[in-house]
This record gives sequence, C-alpha cells and structure tokens, in this order.
Amino acid sequence: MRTVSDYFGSLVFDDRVMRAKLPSDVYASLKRTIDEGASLDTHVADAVATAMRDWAVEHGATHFTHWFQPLTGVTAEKHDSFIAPSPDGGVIMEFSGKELIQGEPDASSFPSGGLRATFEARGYTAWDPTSYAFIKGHTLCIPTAFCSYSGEALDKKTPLLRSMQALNKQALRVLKLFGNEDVKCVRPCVGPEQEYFLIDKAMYEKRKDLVFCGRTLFGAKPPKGQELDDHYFGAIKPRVEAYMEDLNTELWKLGILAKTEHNEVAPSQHELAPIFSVANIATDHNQLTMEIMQKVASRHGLVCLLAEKPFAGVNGSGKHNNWSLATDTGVNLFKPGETPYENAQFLLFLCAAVQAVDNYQDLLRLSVATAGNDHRLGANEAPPAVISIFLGDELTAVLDAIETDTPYSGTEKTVLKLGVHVLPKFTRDTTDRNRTSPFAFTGNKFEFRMVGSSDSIACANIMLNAAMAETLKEFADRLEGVSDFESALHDLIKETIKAHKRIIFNGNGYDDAWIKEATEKRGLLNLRTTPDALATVLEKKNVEMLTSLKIFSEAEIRSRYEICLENYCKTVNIEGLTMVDMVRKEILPAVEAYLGDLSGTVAAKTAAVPGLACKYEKDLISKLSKLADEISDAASSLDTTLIRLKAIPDVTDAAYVIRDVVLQKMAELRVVCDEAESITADKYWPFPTYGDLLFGVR
Ligand SMILES: NC(=O)CC[C@H](N)C(=O)O
Repeated sequence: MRTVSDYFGSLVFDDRVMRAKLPSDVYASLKRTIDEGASLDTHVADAVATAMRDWAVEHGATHFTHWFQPLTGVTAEKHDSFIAPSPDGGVIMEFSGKELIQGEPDASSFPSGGLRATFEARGYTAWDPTSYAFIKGHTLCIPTAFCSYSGEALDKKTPLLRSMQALNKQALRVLKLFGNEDVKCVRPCVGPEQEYFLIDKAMYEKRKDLVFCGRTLFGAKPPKGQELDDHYFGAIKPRVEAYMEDLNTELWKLGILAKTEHNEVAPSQHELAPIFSVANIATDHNQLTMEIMQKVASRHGLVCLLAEKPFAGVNGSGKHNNWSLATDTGVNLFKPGETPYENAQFLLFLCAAVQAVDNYQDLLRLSVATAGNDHRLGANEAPPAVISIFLGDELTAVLDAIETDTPYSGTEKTVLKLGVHVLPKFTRDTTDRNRTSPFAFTGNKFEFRMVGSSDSIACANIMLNAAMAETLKEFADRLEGVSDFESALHDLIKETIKAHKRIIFNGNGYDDAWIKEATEKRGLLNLRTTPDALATVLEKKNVEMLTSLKIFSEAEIRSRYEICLENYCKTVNIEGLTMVDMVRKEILPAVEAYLGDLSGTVAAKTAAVPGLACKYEKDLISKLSKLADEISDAASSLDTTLIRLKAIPDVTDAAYVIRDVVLQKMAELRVVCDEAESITADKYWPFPTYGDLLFGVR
C-alpha cells in the first residue's frame, strides 16, 4: 500500500524535483531567486521550463497555465497545450522560459475598479517562483502575479508579496538592533483554519438560493439545531469521513499540509486546518483547498458550502487566520524566549502588533468586509465587528507591570527590567477563552478570527503585514543610533503600552456591555457593515501608510474600494432577486396549492355532513391566506426597491440603500415566508427544509 509519504507532493514541482531534474548551476541560481528574490536570467528560465515540461508530461499533463488571483476572489486560469507542429506532420511538446516567466491573458473581463481607464485592458502575468508549480488535472499550473503594463496590481498576490517585502525590510532593521546579524529574512507564516458545511447534492439542487447565492435565504427553524452541542468534535459520519479521506489525499498530492479535521458546532459543519506555511504559499494553498473541497464533494454526492452564513439560527463559518513572523534562522518572533534579551525582543514585536492593530483597526476590519461576512460578525457566534486583542491575563499583567514600573508577581516580585530579567513562563490560554476575540494571542502566534470562510486570506494578510511593517518602521527609526539601547527600548515599550492598551480586551466580546465600553469609553471603531468598513480605506492615514510602504498605489486603493463595494451590491442584488423569484414561482404557488386542497376538504366535509364547523381547516385557511397576502406584498416591495436600485449610478450610494433598505426588506420577506413554511404541510413545501439540509447527510 502506498503511504502518505510516498505520494505527498507528487503533483508539485518542488525542491526535491528541482534538485533532481535541474543542472546544479541552474538549481543554485533558481534557489537564489526563490530565497533572496534575485532576478532570473533567460538561460536559467529556459532550463527550468524544459525540466518542468518534461516532468509535467511524464505526469500526464498536456497543457500549462499561468494560475492567478484576480480581484474576483477566486483563481483564474487559461490553458494552452504544450503542442507545437513538427515538420513530419506530428507534434512536439514545447514550453519556453519566456512562457514560464510571463503570460498575457486577456484581462478585459476581470474587475479593475476603474483602473482600466488609465491603462490598457491587457494585463500580464508574471511567475512567482516562491510558490511551486503544480499539476491539476492535465494542466501544469504556474502560480503568477497579475499586473497591468503600467505596473498596477490587478490581483491579490502582488500586494501580498509587496507587503511581505515591506515587513521583511522593517523587521530586519529591528532585529539588527538586537544583534541578530545572521538573520537574512523575516516572513509572515500563516495557517488558515477553514470551516465549511457539507450538504446533500440532490437537496442542494432543489434550492435556488443555494444554487445562486451559496446560502439559504429562507428556512423555518427546525425542531433541532445546535443546542445540544452534540456535533462539535462529534464522531464523523461515514459519508463525511470518506469525503475527508479523499480530500486529504488530493491535498497531500498537491503538497498542501492538511493536518486537522473535525466536526464543528453547527450540524453538517466541519473544519480543516493545515500546518503553517509562508503567507503567499498559504494563500495559494487555501485557494486550492477551497476549490478541491468543492470538487471532491461533488464526487461524493455532496456540496461543500463555503458561505459565511449558509443557515440562519446556527453558527456560520469563519477562516481563522493564524499569523506569526518567522526568521530564516528558525525563530518565531512571537514566541517568548529563554533569555532576557530574547524576551525584550519578543515584547517589542508583541507591542508592535498591539500598536499595529490599534492604529489600523479599520484596515483589518475592511480586509474581511463582504456581504456574506456581515451576517456572521457580531452574531454571537463569531467575533463582533469591533476589533480588540486578547492577550490573556498573564501577558496583560506583564505589560501592566512594565507600563507602571511595578513589580510583576510572577517573577519573585521584582520590577521587570527589559534585557535583564527573563519573563515568567506563560501557561497557554485555552483557545476556548479566546473564542469571542477578533485577534487572539495564542502563545506564539495571533489568531485573526474575523476572516470569512469564503474569503481569500490575501487581503487580511496584506493589511496585517502592512500595519506591522509601518509600526516596526517607526520603532526602528526611533531606536536606531540611540546611545543607551536598553533604556530607549524600555521607554518605547512603556509608551506603546500606554498609548495602545485600549485595544487589549480579555473579556467576553459577545457581551453588549463590551461593545458599549469599546465604542464609548475606549473610542474603538464599530464598523458594523461592509459599506461602513470599506469607506475607511480612503482615509488619509491609511492611504499614506499603504502608499508609502509601496503596497498599493492610490489608484490601486481606489480600484479595490470600488470592486469590493460593487461586489457587495451585486451579491445582495442577486440574493434579493432570488428571493422574489422563489416567492413568486415556488413559495406562493405551494401555499396556494395547500390552501386549495384545504378549501376543497372543507367543501367536501360540509357536503358530507352539512353544517360541520371545519374550524381547524378554516382557521388555517385564514391564517395562511393572510400570510400569502403579506408574502406577496413584501415580495413586491422588495422587487420595487431592487428596480430603484438599478437606477442609482453611484456605487457608494447604492451600497447605502442596500445596507439601509434592501437588507431590511429581505429580512421582512423572510419572516413571513418562514412562518408560512411552519404551518404548511411538508408535502406541499417546494424545496428541502432546514431539517432536511442540516441533518440529511448520514
Ligand atoms: N468553534 C469555533 O471556533 C466556532 C467559530 C465560528 N464558526 C466562526 O465563525 O468563527
């Protein structure tokens, strides 16, 4: 039997393959490009392309594609076969260095958020040699960045790579101050925990809301939900187990480090978590993971729902983004060290994260802002829309002690002197206690829990890296060249704690009292909806930070603002239209059919026994008939609003109408439909119910 280690990474042109297949000088040169960003010359590119082609063809590939991440949030690919005609009438398989390095997909149909007006529609894709090429189906996929000819990023990978570069530069400056001359590179490492729902495919196909929107727009609460907590970590059902097994095999073949799997809180909800990797690879891998999760589900007669809130009344799905910083010498900068010096360094990086999150709360919030995630954040199942940091009581007490120069009880009652004393050993706080926090320190990393399950993790990590780079830059500017490093460091840490401790909160984030305290006493932002959050990207401090670090140009920021808002408007518009369609073509006809049969029953019964009261039927007919009128009115009102919406030219104005009017009307329509469902006989209801969907996979 083949073991996992036999086939792990078998579809990846990884370091093992490169070492075996490339001439040693080519391998050394490519490694320099991968590790140090050195540019690649043409003969190296040609040699790599040839080896890649031979390897891919051996593995059954017939095509290649530049695989990229446009601003749609999903990945894109355009396949070209390797074939070229040979003089004898046959074909040879060709792939050049030029084709490896650069491609020219026709970009005119990807969202560009107004950027297109300023440059040619055609963009180009450029190989990202730091992320390995892989085979999907019969196609060699080459991870690439996607840019315009004038250099504007049209994708999510380019700004992510830029943010990693900025962070590397500033982190190295800070590390030098601590005497770490041997460190050549600092990289953000990410492990995204992916939550998802698995439902039966045949049932899925009967619901237009699931097919068009990926989430239910109607559904009366079933008798059983998640109240017994019997699904969380429960035994995995055989059908789901078979799916997970198949999924793991596919992911492992692609070198994706799928590690943990379990049932989540809601019925039919599950989670898959990988081992950490460098941020851009983790991003590529998560995109691939989401794609393969859906593909494999189909083979098992299942559908994998990635929407943040596919069902009302039970938990939604997030993608908790575990984030840390690692040096090429193997040090995790968020891990408390063993020596006083390491501890001082740890505290400085920790304080930088605190300041970064406080100063750029808005950017972190908007990095996860989508129509789908708005239903999840703040619904007492995922973090609220207010950003705060959980540090745990022990670490918070250490920071308090430093801030006030008071003894910390954990260290034999001495006043902590940075660079002299070691920190006490922290017991790791259990993740259970962090569950309500948007940004939780978990011993050696931060867990950014606000990311939505269907989101690309690129945006969240771009903003995290950017905010951290900016803060480290400020710290390095201040500390470089000081005569007494230890006291300057002490002052900086103390001041940072004082200035930014308002963002630290170890209590229950679901508590209404916290939201009040956060916004009223602490002045933290509460950006409840996507339009509220997105608007903040255009604020001067944010534009200045992102442009000065060269992560985005101003035009790129504007384009992303437009695209995200447009996406919000389009998503909700599709949902509204789907509701109207389902009501008019399915729900009302079903209710009417039931009403017709009930009325027929009354007529038949009174014909048989004249004078019979038929109270049960008549009450039901009155109630349902009244609901049918209300449903019809609510659907018309929603429909009229959607028509009005179309006439609003400005996307920001449209987004506010959605936030304030459309979503409200959708909610009103749902209430009456769900009520009708709860009193309509099962056999009339036109599509599978919540009970069927949530408990249908056995
Ligand atoms: N067990 C959990 O951590 C639940 C998390 C929750 N599903 C979320 O949306 O974030």
